[in-house]
Amino acid sequence: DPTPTLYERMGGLKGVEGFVDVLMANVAAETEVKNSQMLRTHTPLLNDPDKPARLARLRNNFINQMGEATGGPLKYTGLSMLTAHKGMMITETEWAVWRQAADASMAVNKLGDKEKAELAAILDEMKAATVGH
Ligand code: HEM
Repeated sequence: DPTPTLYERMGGLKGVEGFVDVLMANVAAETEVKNSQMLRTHTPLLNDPDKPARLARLRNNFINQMGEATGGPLKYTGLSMLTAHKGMMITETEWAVWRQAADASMAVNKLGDKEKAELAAILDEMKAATVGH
């Protein structure tokens, strides 16, 4: 039998949606705390009068991106990671806090150790295009 894809082992679309939704909730919660590390990068989004539409677009893009990267049938049609984060000058600290939010989502969604490691590797591969531009 071929090894099931990470997408399948995460529980398919529902699994990817669960990961993305908890991660986005964690990021939203972080931006509400005192001395938030991620508030700086997220202020333009949070202040947009059309924030609901913008959040919906981000969620949709993020689900498609993760659904494709984990070997599922989804297709990402959003911006490249470099273009999406250009001008934000995301710092190492902001990256680390975002990654903690991702790890926390993997735990809440009860991913296995192997699945956690594979998903973490997918995210970490995108770091160079995301941080410091
Ligand atoms: C591997 C890590 C990351 C992934 C996979 C990721 C994914 C994405 C995606 C798919 C988009 C939307 C692109 C589009 O509209 O076409 C986006 C936008 C964005 N990302 Fe990231 N991101 C990552 C890391 C970060 C980090 C570390 C921060 C800040 C701490 C951040 C902040 C943002 C912001 C503020 C936007 C813009 C949302 C908007 O303009 O509506 N991202 N990201």
